Amino acid sequence: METIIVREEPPIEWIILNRPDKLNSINVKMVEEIGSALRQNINNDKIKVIIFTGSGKAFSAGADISQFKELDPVKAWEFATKGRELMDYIERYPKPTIAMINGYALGGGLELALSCDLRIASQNAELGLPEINLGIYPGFGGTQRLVRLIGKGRALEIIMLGDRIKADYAERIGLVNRVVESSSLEKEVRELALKLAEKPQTAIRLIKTVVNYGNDGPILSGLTLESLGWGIAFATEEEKKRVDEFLSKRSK
Ligand SMILES: C=C(C)C(=O)SCCNC(=O)CCNC(=O)[C@H](O)C(C)(C)COP(=O)(O)OP(=O)(O)OC[C@H]1O[C@@H](n2cnc3c(N)ncnc32)[C@H](O)[C@@H]1OP(=O)(O)O
Repeated sequence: METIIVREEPPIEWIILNRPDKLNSINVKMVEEIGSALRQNINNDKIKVIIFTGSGKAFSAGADISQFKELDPVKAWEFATKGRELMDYIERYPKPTIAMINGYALGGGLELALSCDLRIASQNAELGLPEINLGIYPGFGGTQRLVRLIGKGRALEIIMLGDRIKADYAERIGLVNRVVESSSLEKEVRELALKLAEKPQTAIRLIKTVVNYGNDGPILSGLTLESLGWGIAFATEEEKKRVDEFLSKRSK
């Protein structure tokens, strides 16, 4: 891989964006390589959680602006589609995903983090969607995912002003799940990943499916999907084992 480092540390797979001298900005090659790393382990049961992070001082400063000069409107559309489809794939990936935000998470970098299930930021992280300052707007799903995550008013403020926000404020508005000291970021994220890896994996996968596919349409469709998935969880050995364990402890 040219633009990322993939570190398999079962049950964790680390995907480390690795263009530190360009603040891990996302070019076409990186989009392709992240997609291929994810496809590679989709059926590998030893890998239970994916952690995205960046090398150096940034998570990612967004799409690679140096490629923008070559883009005519059709190529720009194609580039945005390619990036956005990767984010869609990450969001719907059957294993839990965590963005370990170790520094700047801007533009497409924040959009990548928004596609993950959980976002943990270091205290010195700065987040934002600064595309407006280039005369454009977020193109990897940010206009949709940010609104759904933190609500329209705050999302519009972030997208229209393009300011960078500090990690503590990001936590207050629900943009990140948690902020931790920079020195303990990796340790805390690893612990969180290991905790997720201990959970029943089919139920985790069902949760992701029901939450991701159930929230975009009419509520009755989402609720129906919830019931269906709930029923399917009863087909798993994990459910039988864990319910038996719970009941047998109490009948003693
Ligand atoms: C999905 C979409 C549409 C998008 O993401 S559009 C892009 C949105 N992102 C941005 O606008 C952020 C652009 N970057 C910045 O504003 C500044 O780099 C920051 C993040 C504030 C950091 O500033 P500094 O610490 O002063 O670092 P700076 O010197 O700017 O960056 C270091 C290197 O990374 C490069 N770099 C930073 N962000 C980049 C980006 N998004 N694309 C390409 N190169 C980038 C920068 O050009 C410089 O390279 P070089 O040393 O060869 O000149």
